[in-house]
Amino acid sequence: MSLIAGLLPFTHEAYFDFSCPEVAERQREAFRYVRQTYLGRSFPLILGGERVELTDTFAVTNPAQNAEVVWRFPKAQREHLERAVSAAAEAYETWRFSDPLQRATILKRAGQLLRARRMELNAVMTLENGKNWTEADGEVAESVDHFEIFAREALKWAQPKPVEPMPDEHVTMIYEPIGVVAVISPWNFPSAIPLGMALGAIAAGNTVVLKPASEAPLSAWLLLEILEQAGLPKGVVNFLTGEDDQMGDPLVDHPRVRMVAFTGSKEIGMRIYERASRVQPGQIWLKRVMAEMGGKDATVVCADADLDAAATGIVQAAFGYAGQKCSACSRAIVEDSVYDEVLAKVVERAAQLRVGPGEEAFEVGPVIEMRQGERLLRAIEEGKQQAKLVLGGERVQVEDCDGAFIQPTIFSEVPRDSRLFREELFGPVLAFTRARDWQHALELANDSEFGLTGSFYSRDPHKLDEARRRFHVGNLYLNRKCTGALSGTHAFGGYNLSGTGAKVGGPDYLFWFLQSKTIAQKY
Ligand SMILES: NC(=O)c1ccc[n+]([C@@H]2O[C@H](COP(=O)([O-])OP(=O)(O)OC[C@H]3O[C@@H](n4cnc5c(N)ncnc54)[C@H](O)[C@@H]3O)[C@@H](O)[C@H]2O)c1
Ligand SMILES: N[C@@H](CCC=O)C(=O)O
Repeated sequence: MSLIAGLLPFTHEAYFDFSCPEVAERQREAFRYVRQTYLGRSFPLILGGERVELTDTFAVTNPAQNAEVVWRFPKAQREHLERAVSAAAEAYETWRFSDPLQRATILKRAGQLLRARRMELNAVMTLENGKNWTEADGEVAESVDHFEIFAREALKWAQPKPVEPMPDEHVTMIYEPIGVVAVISPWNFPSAIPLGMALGAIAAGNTVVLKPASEAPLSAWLLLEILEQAGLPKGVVNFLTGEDDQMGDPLVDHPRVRMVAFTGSKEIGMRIYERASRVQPGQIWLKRVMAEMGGKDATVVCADADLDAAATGIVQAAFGYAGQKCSACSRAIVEDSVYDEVLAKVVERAAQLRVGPGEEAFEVGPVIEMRQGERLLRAIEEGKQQAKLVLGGERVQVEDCDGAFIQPTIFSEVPRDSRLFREELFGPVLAFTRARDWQHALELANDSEFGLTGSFYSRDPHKLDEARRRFHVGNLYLNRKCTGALSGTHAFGGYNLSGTGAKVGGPDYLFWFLQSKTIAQKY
């Protein structure tokens, strides 16, 4: 009997309605709790289930208040990396044979535990990566969904695939895990992204060494705590933090690592892809690499589209979390005949966004750190030589905050050969480009080394069909914004240099973490 037959239909975790005063008060209370409980604390590594404290630590700071150290994490050394990989390799010998139903049970239980702590994790995320309440809540809700979706996937992939029968043999094709997976994640989705990659690995029966981004490690640390409370055996996920030169290349190069699951920048993803291709002394496999990277995502607006809906979608996707999403709309490509009208609508909406700390639920929060703020301001200055600045472009001094707050910024008449059009800037900067007609708009949208998300607005079924066929992205959204993929529904991952095309939250994702074995037994 199929193991998945007994499951209730899946439903996505509902978001909190912060417009309700009681709900908002509970979120404020969660901030007070997190500040009281975690502020100033030093968190340990987790190696083979053991908490390992180090005196050498680094500070995690609040992006809204750079002077505020919220918590600290250890600077692990090579010996800790060795311990993490050994613990994962040892745990693999048991976990690989664990019953998928038991794996699924642990994940489902962890989902319930996270559900009860959602507001706490929202507050942690805001304090370490600057998301506002709604953005943090969206991501923590996605993490709850991941637990449920990956539990289901564990059961689904436990079933053998049918093959053509033989008269004198019993033949099956089954799926087996592959080994120790190094999971390396970015700061901008510090919960759902490390969790998605780690759950992909463990749901399939692998074990993990998790190295989160140093800017925001507590969101992932707490998920591991939750997984342990749900019954995850020691060593199945090991947690390492530290400097990139100690924890980056050495982890990728390690001969006992079977796979690297990475999400982050194109530069680091390409470096990992190349390094992992070298077979190290003692290594007896070719490493598998999943590298999900950046985007330069476009929204195309056709003349026949609902222009108000398009303008709203563009603003949400360009300036949500200050544009710091791989899926963010950073290019609006609009048909000439409605270009000025759409630009005016977008500028009007964007100008109303309030800039300030995520903890106080402002719409546009700080960028992750001062250096990134300075990088953005330089790109904006350069952009002024290539295009017309129509909104923003400056740093905002927010009262009592020293973080890097950048105004929602819009350039118009951005040429296709400019940096504004081509480079992922990863901030609240939107480039408007004029297209002769809708076909030209599609051509411009596809003129990118990336291919992650894209939106296309039109009322014409023929144009929508053409967009389905020709818009070269992994996640295409028709008549809606290009951010906000939901686990289990919008399998997420891109084309071209946006990555290896693994689609997290989708029906094929677990296959990345599995190998198939054919077994033929003569009767
Ligand atoms: N495609 C996606 O699904 C997706 C999702 C989120 C973010 N992103 C991308 O991530 C980027 C932002 O995140 P970031 O700034 O944290 O990215 P990053 O590449 O700088 O860092 C990502 C991770 O790699 C680690 N790292 C650094 N050097 C390393 C090395 N030599 N070897 C191994 N690991 C190393 C970092 O410590 C971090 O944990 C953006 O480009 C964004 O588009 C992509
Ligand atoms: N999955 C997220 C983006 C993650 C990248 O930063 C979205 O769909 O908006």
